[in-house]
Amino acid sequence: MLKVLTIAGSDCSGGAGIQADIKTITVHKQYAMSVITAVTAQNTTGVYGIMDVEPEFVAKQIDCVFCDIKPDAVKIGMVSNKDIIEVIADKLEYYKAKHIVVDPVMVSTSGNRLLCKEAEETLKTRLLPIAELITPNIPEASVLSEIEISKREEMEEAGSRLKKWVTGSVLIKGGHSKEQADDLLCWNNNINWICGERVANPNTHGTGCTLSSAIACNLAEGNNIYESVKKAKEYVTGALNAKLKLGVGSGPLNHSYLI
Ligand SMILES: Nc1ncnc2c1ncn2[C@@H]1O[C@H](COP(=O)(O)OP(=O)(O)OP(=O)(O)O)[C@@H](O)[C@H]1O
Ligand SMILES: Cc1ncc(COP(=O)(O)O)c(N)n1
Repeated sequence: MLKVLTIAGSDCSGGAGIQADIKTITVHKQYAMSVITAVTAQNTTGVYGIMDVEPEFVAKQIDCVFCDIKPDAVKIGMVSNKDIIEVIADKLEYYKAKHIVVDPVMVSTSGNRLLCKEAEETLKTRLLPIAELITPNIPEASVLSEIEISKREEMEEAGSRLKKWVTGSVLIKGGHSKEQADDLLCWNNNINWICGERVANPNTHGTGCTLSSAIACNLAEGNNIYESVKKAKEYVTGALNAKLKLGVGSGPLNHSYLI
């Protein structure tokens, strides 16, 4: 059985973070492992508290995973501070982790900061370079590329700029765009639009977490970046289409549609 590790924050309401990742990996019939970087108190209406895990304890969790059940792919989500980012980068380099997908989570859908402003530079210099693929949404791609994005041409410009300084590939997710839900993939020397219907569903909590963990599963299976992203996008579209109405705010996806 293929094994996928998620390194991310816990969402007690089950829609995003570690919980979304474990559901996604399980539906992909793979074995899920988790290293928790922070415990959040949140639900469909917002994030009400964040308790970071001590960096040494993040390191200890990574050691326990890699010394025993070595993952075939790793997804990294919410990492709130510099010290946690440093230990994750050190450990993944040490263990020569394969197929690393980094979702550079900065702010939740509900508008709360999940990464401290001071840690943005460390995310850029330590985590993005070890990724096979990074998956910023439009606001994150704007911060990282320093390009204001409001239309497709600007997504392309930001993608090309990011591709120049990350070693791996770049996927700019289009969920925040006003038009289609099309994502832009810059890989090798290719730029491809991964197009998808915009599902009329306000319950999009955890779409980014779900997409990145599905990509990690597809890479673990041996698919190339393009195929991995395409299949993962289909998974997210299916989970949005299988509408679930939970909570009073922006609710979670329905992962059970394939079971
Ligand atoms: N309404 C929608 N219909 C179809 N696909 C969508 C919709 N909203 C988001 N997506 C897709 O979901 C994936 C995640 O994109 P999005 O831009 O929402 O990321 P994100 O902001 O990181 O997600 P999150 O809400 O978890 O923070 C992308 O593939 C995007 O195209
Ligand atoms: C632990 C954790 N990780 C990631 C997100 C981002 O997801 P969203 O933008 O859908 O709130 C989140 N809210 N919580």
